[in-house]
Amino acid sequence: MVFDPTNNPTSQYYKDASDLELRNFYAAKASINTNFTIPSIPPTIPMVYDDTVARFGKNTAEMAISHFQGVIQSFFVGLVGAKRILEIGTFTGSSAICFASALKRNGVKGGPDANGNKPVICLDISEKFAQIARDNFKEAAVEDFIEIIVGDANESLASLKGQQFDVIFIDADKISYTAYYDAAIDNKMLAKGGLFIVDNTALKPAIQLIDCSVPLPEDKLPEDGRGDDYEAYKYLGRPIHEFNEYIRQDPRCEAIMLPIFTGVTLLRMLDNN
Ligand SMILES: C[S@@+](CC[C@H](N)C(=O)[O-])C[C@H]1O[C@@H](n2cnc3c(N)ncnc32)[C@H](O)[C@@H]1O
Repeated sequence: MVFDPTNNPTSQYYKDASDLELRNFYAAKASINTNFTIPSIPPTIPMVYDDTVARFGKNTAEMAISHFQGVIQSFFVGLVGAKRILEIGTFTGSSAICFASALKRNGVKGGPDANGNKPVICLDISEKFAQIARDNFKEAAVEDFIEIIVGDANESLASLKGQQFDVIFIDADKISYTAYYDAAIDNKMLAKGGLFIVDNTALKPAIQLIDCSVPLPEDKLPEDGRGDDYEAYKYLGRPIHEFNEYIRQDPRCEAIMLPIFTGVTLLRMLDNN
């Protein structure tokens, strides 16, 4: 069930919702003060979602972060005092708009810096999504804060070598999560005190691999029979699980997975890395 913290639930919602759903709803309500008046979440965010649903349907629109996730991520941008953000996977722009607005609260000004770079750099492979995102940035009055590099993020990341970011948000194709993380670390792209936010790290196909001691099967679904979609497992579950295992064993970092939405991992580098 999708909950919308801008609307009050019906009595039917209360009747049908699980405790977890009700808790999510209550937490969202408690965190978003009346109707998006907190400065970090611009009022255009619900409109971006509605427009995305109208263009691509509800299933595809679900790729965007929810309003409440935008609030939470904005909080972390404030917490680390971020000045520059790298987003890998932008879609129609919801998360980028939240990031830009949170940077404004940190006192960051729009426009290119001395090196010609705007405060938020977004990477997306799709020119179609990028164009819609640019329009949404204008609508939210954050176009001076965000630039999009269109192309495979694996290549775009290499072109950004030498730049540093206080927050790196990984939310593109799941198969490349480990490669994105490695590229960012190898190129020293996370500034000291910075934070990785990694989305969808507990997607259902990854949870199928809950027993971390079982070797990952190459050609069959996990034997518990819970999986009904081998493609989802192979291209989402398996690479996400491998990423989770990779960072769990990485002595350079400290990471925690928050069991919210479809799993959000927060990761920081330890001091000597
Ligand atoms: C989950 S969506 C991002 C959602 C976005 N953060 C938001 O909140 O609206 C994933 C995006 O990653 C992009 N993508 C997929 N593969 C990619 C790749 N290899 N390089 C760059 N972007 C990619 C897709 O085009 C899609 O827009």
